[in-house]
Amino acid sequence: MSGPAVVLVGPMGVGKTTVGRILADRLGVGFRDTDADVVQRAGKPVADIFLDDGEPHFRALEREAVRTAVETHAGVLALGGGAVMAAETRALLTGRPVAFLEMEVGEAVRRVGLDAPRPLLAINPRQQWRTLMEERRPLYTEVARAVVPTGGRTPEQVADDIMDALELRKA
Ligand SMILES: Nc1ncnc2c1ncn2[C@@H]1O[C@H](COP(=O)(O)OP(=O)(O)O)[C@@H](O)[C@H]1O
Ligand SMILES: O=C(O)C1=C[C@@H](OP(=O)(O)O)[C@@H](O)[C@H](O)C1
Ligand SMILES: [Mg+2]
Repeated sequence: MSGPAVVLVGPMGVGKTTVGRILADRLGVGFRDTDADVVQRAGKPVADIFLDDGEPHFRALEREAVRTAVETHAGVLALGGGAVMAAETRALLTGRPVAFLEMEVGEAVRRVGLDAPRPLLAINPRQQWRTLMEERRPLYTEVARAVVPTGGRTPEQVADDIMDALELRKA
């Protein structure tokens, strides 16, 4: 199956973007992030899309960005944390090298806190994060070929763990 060498999924702040860049470097391939594609397409930051146009519009742009990237990008692909909520997106990920990056709520709040670019965590981040994870954990698990814990690991170590878990060194 052609398509991305690795797809990273998982909650906001787990390190998909940070680790994805490192992993792409190690593998000598390109890096792509669906959030960046959506921002470019909309011509404004994620928080402004949510505010001006609403979450459903953001999700529509995100579904399209994921479809295009899965079809055309051969390197490392990081998805936005909520992309797996779309059944269409989960179907596109079937049979692909998908890694679910995991962490605990305390770590999540330390990493992203009240980060303005993540509008879904703007109010009561700890409770919001828990609620989102309850909804999404089964979806991350459903699409994942490998589950990679990130707590207490540096982004470089996580990149290594993904390569081991997906057996990318042998590829
Ligand atoms: N393994 C890690 N340990 C500590 N901090 C991390 C780790 N991975 C990412 N971070 C930090 O957490 C924040 C969110 O990372 P980011 O890559 O934007 O996550 P995501 O794309 O999954 O939302 C950034 O400030 C980043 O530097
Ligand atoms: O989990 C989510 O619903 C979201 C995650 C964000 O991406 P990251 O997971 O890269 O932070 C971004 O797509 C948007 O703020 C919504
Ligand atoms: Mg990201």
